[in-house]
Amino acid sequence: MAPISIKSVLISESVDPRCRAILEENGIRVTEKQNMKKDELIAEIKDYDGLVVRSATKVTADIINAADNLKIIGRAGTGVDNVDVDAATKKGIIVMNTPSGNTISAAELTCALLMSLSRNVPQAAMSMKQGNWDRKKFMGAELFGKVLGIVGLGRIGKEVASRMQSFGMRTIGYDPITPPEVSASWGVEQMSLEQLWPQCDYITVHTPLMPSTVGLLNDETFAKCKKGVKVVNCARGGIIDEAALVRALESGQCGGAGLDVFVEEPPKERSLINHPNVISCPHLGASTKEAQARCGEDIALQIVDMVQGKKLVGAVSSTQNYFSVLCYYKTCISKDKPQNIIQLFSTC
Ligand SMILES: NC(=O)C1=CN([C@@H]2O[C@H](COP(=O)(O)OP(=O)(O)OC[C@H]3O[C@@H](n4cnc5c(N)ncnc54)[C@H](O)[C@@H]3O)[C@@H](O)[C@H]2O)C=CC1
Ligand SMILES: O=C(O)C(=O)COP(=O)(O)O
Repeated sequence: MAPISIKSVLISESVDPRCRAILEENGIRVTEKQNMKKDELIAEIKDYDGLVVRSATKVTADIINAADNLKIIGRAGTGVDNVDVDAATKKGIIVMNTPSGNTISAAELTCALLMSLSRNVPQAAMSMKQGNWDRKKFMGAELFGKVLGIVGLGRIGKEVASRMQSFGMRTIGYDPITPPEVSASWGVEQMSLEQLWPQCDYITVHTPLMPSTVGLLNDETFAKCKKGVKVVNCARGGIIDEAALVRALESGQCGGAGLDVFVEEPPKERSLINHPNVISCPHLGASTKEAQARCGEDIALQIVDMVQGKKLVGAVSSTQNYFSVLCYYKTCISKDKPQNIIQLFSTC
């Protein structure tokens, strides 16, 4: 693989300091600038060969089109829905992520939300702070013996399954790519979504955000669920349709929701967050020391590998590292034939 010259990198979000240190140790000039407005980014992006982001920087086509020298967009994390991968690919810019660095953290937060939903922990804690001692109001239900539906059986879905099995939950799931025999080996019985919805006491979604996953849970699918089903979204806002979720909470069709992610972040629309049966976090799935250290280090090392002309190595398992792998190969090998990575993935 021919080395790629990367002399300057802009880090536009709070990324672990190891990222900067590794890049600088390898002779790359690093600028850290947070909370840049879109116009500012458009004006300055031409000065950089590389851009490192997390989820808050929206790397839109107009930013990419202004990026005359950009060779790489490094996502220190998993989801690349904030990057216009298609526009980047057309411009020959490699998009890389660090998909395994925050898996455990996102899985652990998902489990925390499932447990909090079952026992009303945040609401009870808030009530205590207000001086109350209300043991009746916060009566919960055991997770033991309940059915957890996991939609998206990739890295995080798998880790959630094993953790919740230890609480005695039955885990069922759906994934169009992960073979049923593979998920069965981790104790998850796969079935169609039609079969899955009516069986679940809890549903958690762990898919990327892409056209085929927008609104996976909507009015129609909520209606197919058990009355009182509880849902968790630690993946991306919009996989559970927010307006449909409000309606399902209002009618009691949904008994509670644990949300880490929102269509708009931070959300202006407050009806979900203010609902008494909703517990929420400000996109904290990857916000642990460990996950940030891994993601910051991984993205820097991947950039250095490219500068040194090394092949990209990483935790590549089947199609699940698809953004790193396919974007890398697409831009390096079939630069003349850019394809839409999301389409490619959703059809394979
Ligand atoms: N809240 C947070 O801070 C974090 C959120 N995430 C989100 O979690 C998502 C999942 O992450 P990983 O498990 O690492 O990704 P992954 O790529 O390992 O797994 C995603 C799985 O979803 C499956 N999938 C795709 N379309 C589907 C559909 N229509 N129905 C059911 N399954 C479908 C894929 O086949 C794949 O197995 C990321 O894309 C990201 O958006 C990831 C890390 C932290
Ligand atoms: O890695 C992901 O997909 C995440 O959602 C984590 O986002 P963050 O890096 O915390 O902005």
